Amino acid sequence: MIMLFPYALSALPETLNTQWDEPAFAPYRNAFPEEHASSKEALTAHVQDLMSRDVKIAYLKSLQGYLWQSGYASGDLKAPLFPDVAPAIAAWRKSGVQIMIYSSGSVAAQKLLFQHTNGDPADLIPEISDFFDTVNAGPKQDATSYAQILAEHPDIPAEKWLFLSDNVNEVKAAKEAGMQSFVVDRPGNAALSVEDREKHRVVTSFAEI
Ligand SMILES: CSCCC(=O)C(=O)COP(=O)(O)O
Repeated sequence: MIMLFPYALSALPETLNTQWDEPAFAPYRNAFPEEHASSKEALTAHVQDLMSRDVKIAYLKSLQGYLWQSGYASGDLKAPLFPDVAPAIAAWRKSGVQIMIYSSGSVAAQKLLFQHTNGDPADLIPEISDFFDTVNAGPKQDATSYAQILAEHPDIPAEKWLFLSDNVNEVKAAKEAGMQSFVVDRPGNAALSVEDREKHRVVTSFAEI
């Protein structure tokens, strides 16, 4: 299985060599700070540095989405979902629950991901009613971002929302804005402290919700 971040890094050199001066690539290149967009080498070094530190900055997330497009289109990339995710989404939708995504990945990248999952059906876009990222909502560890999402859906009271995340700081921020929020503890995630487990509900599968 090809992973998203390595795919983006592997697609970068050819994209830069073939599209550096193309108008279609200009918005992605021009979004980078000038000193990093001055040459292919500078941009490559900056992207490698940001990705090695998993920096969730909008101009990187936008470029990643662009780089993933060809992988999804060719079938080389598929978004791997935990086996409990698609059945839970189907059950929640059946009972009238709205599903929305809030990720540091750009909205364009989110849409590609949920359109090309390893599930059956692979395309989960019809199940999802809205998408938020750091541009249209804000940073995921800021309570104001969750307030912004709530403001976009004034018909749904804050306490009716359930925000799921593997990041305790995001869970704290969502709760501060009045949402319910659980930590989803998946294999490979950062270890949770005893205090985190006391303060927040922790689930290991969507089937527990
Ligand atoms: C949905 S696009 C791929 C995920 C991504 O780029 C990312 O940074 C994940 O961030 P999240 O806030 O969803 O943990």
